[in-house]
Amino acid sequence: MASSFRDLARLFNGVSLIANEFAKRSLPATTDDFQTLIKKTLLSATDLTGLTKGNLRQFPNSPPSANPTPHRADAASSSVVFFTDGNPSQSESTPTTTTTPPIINDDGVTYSPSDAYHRLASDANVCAAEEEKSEVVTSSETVNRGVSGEVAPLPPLRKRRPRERKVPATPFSRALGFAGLGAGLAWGTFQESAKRLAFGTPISQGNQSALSPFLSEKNAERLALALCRMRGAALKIGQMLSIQDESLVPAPILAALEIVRQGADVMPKSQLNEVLDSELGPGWSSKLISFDYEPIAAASIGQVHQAVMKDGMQVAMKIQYPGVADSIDSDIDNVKLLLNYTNLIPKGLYLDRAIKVAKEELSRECDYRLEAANQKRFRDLLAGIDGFYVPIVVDAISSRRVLTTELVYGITIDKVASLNQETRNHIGKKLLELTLMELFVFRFMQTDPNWGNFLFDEATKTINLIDFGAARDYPKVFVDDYLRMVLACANGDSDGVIEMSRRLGFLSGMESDVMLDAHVQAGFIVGLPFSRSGGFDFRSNNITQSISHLGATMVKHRLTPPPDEAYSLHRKLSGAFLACIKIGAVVPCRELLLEVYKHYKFGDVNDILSTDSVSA
Ligand SMILES: Nc1ncnc2c1ncn2[C@@H]1O[C@H](COP(=O)(O)OP(=O)(O)OP(=O)(O)O)[C@@H](O)[C@H]1O
Repeated sequence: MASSFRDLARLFNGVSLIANEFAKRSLPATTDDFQTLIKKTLLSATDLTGLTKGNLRQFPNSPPSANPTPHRADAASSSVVFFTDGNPSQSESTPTTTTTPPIINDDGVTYSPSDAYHRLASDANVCAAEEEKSEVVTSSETVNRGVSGEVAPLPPLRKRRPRERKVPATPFSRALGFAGLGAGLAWGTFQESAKRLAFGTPISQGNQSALSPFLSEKNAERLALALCRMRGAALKIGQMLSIQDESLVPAPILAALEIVRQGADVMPKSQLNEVLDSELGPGWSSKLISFDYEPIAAASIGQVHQAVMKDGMQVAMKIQYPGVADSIDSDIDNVKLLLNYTNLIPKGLYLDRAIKVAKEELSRECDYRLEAANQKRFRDLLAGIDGFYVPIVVDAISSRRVLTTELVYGITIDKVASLNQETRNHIGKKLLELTLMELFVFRFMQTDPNWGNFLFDEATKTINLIDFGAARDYPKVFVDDYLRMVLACANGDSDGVIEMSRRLGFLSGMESDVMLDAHVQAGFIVGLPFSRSGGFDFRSNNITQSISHLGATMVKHRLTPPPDEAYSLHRKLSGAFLACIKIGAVVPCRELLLEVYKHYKFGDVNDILSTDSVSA
């Protein structure tokens, strides 16, 4: 009980700190236009704390990001605008004059109800308005997410109705959003604590977050919905957490985080046009035949629209939400403030170091010119390699905040569980082959393992690869020793694991025996898929669960944070393993590793290594 109150006190402290920060940021604005400020404050506060729900979007099928079926560029789709010499043609769906009174949405944007894009107040939406009371709906559909590959009834999948909400684009409105979130979480924690006081604490799964009243199911949902409204760096972090395994993150929390993986809120047309005009110039449409205002995906830092170019090429235009690039630092600082005051983060996680790396990575991701360069580089590297395709970058319609690429199709990795075992084995093998190739052959890796970034085209058995915002080079010396470490892990060579871990900076050399033992055991578990020939069955071993038990010891006894290279690399490697677990693949991992090793040229061949299994 005392600890619950301590948690609460910390949380309230955190909220007041954020409020303080927010007050500091809002000061210059107060002198400008007090009235506008008050109006905006009220709008943002009510919207971001979830008191208003934004506008419910009407999608013809499922939410846009569930599965990219970006083939709606037909005249029947009312959201498609056709251009004639750069001007919208008669058939497009711009707002028309109407006698119906205009509607003002939660963002303060006025629009006509006859505007097809904003058909939110129409009669058909009466029932939607009723459903609007609940932002998250529970789907009763049976989904196959198990590792066994069999279709099994699971707890109902929680889906979020796509909403249209203006992106909070100023530091002021974003800080306000975090303050609102903090207050909401504090209230949720209070409610959960009171519930536990009355009915007792639910049985924990031996997991810290399950024990905390802060991360109750309700609070997790509150957090997920706020992230979808805020978008930007905070949402990206939520999405990274959402691809964890059930054994690491408690199932109810994971279910709530699934919401953030389904996609963010959609920005209104007016805000979208502002970004397009300022990035590409007002004549941007002259290069297009058509543009679909209904996004095919609303991701963390931008939303993606389908368009057709003058030469007939179908393209995906990723358009960045305004303000997210400039608020990475403050967003992450605010998330950190919230986390600090929940007391959920153990010291050994070296959160500050992880945050520094995350800020650098996200800043790079917000520059789409870098992403375009990464994508072209991968296109060259993978040209001629069977089973992969990287779409073309269209420079003429790209900028720092808009990226246009050839449209590709396919099933996202998390949806391939319904395909037959042979196909799933093929996909698992290709994913691991790609991961090993990126690290040990190209020394250049796309480090965002989001399942939506791999689109499997069943007809051609090709994996279409998208999203190269997070990609980095790895130094040769690092990769040399990393390969030796992987081999030592695969061969059960504890001396090799320790030696390589010291050289790579995972260990300081002063660790206790408890720590060394946990570290080596964790290495062996990760090395398990590579330990035996003949195919590793990812359905039969719960690698992530075994690691999580050791993780607690390592976090407690760790003396040094992992090297900077490790954050993105381990995210990618665990993403590849999790994908194989998710689809239940059997993959000849050892054969793939030995094939890479056979052709690998170590840079420091004269280096004396003390153990056999890691020598060149
Ligand atoms: N070339 C393309 N062809 C088809 N669909 C695409 C293409 N590019 C993007 N998409 C769709 O848009 C979604 C988001 O794109 P992308 O992953 O590049 O954005 P992001 O901002 O990096 O997303 P996130 O932060 O969620 O990783 C993809 O998951 C996919 O559904």
